[in-house]
Amino acid sequence: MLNMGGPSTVAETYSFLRNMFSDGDLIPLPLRRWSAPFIAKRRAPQIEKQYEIIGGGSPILKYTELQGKGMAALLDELHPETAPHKAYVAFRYANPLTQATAQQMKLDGVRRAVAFSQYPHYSCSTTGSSLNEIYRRRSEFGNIEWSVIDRWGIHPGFIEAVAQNVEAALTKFHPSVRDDTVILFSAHSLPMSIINRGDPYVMEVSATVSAVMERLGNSNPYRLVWQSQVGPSAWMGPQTLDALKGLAKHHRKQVVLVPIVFTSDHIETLFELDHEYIAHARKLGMEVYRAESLNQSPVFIRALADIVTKHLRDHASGSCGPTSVQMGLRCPGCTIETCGRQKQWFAQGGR
Ligand SMILES: C=CC1=C(C)c2cc3[nH]c(cc4nc(cc5[nH]c(cc1n2)c(C)c5CCC(=O)O)C(CCC(=O)O)=C4C)c(C)c3C=C
Ligand code: FES
Ligand SMILES: [Fe+2]
Repeated sequence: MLNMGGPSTVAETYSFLRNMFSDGDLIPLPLRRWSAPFIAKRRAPQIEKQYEIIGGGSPILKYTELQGKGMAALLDELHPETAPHKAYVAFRYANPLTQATAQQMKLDGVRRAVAFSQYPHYSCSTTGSSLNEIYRRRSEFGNIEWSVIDRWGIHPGFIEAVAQNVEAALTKFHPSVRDDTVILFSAHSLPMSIINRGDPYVMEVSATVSAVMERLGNSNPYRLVWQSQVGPSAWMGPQTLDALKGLAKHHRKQVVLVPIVFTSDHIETLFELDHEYIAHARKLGMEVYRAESLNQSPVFIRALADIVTKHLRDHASGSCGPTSVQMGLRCPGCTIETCGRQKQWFAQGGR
């Protein structure tokens, strides 16, 4: 289960940020070996405070392990041909890091693995970065046959799980205003430089939003907005907070905020949305509720198991290769040679 991870304790914040700023697939910094620790050190105190406020760390490891255990148990039932199944977690910037997971899998003698991205939507800065990291560390994993689940943003089980959480949030509004309540889907933004390279993320997040609205019978007006931009460069907009302020000006004061690109709570739902944006919106006289993150949703855990079952079946029958057709295509503007080699390597089952 591939994801970026988050600091499980406040003390882990600096190393999390340093690992993040050291990742050329996420942030191409000049003189990275020197600038990454410097920027991480400067940023750490502010981010540490945020992790303190949300309870002393990111809950992403707890939820990923819980989702993984639930998924593996369901898989033993749904696809006994490949049982027993075991979920390993490989985070890109926090423990357990890819190298630790590689060692563990080698020690356990794993021979067959599915690299299952926990980002529903593909971005070269997220899933691409995790896959590049596995590729660079391929020898540390031992002799494994690999296949990849790289994106699943319109899987019906995922859409259902999100839709149920939106419905639950809508019930908090008085029936007289419920149908006019605006559904504001909030996704982590991406620098325009990455989007303009041809990154598929924005397109795939949009497809999820359409599918959720379709499932809800297009019952409410909605928008997709973008949060958490970092630094001075241009990022995808409109920004979530600006959108809330704009809606207030237009007297659209009932809003459901829906985190749409991450499958568990993290600093950006618990701090940025809950502490900053919703608090600000309430001061503007708005009535805002946030849809729950997927966290322990049994519908979502079943969706994860269904995604893997279908992948294993298709792979065994030969109706799909080790990777999706879409994963084979590099961004038209890609200049990262590792992307090309990584895609070729996974397409051959990692051999
Ligand atoms: C799909 C989700 C995400 C994308 C795309 C993404 C791109 C991206 N992020 C940064 C920089 C930072 N992100 C930070 C935290 C963070 N990012 C995501 C998700 C995506 N990022 C999450 C869920 C989190 C929080 C992790 C947790 O709490 O568990 C941070 C650290 C916090 C901070 O310093 O503000 C940075 C930095 C870039 C540059 C980028 C695209 C290139
Ligand atoms: S940046 Fe998208 S494939 Fe390399
Ligand atoms: Fe981020």
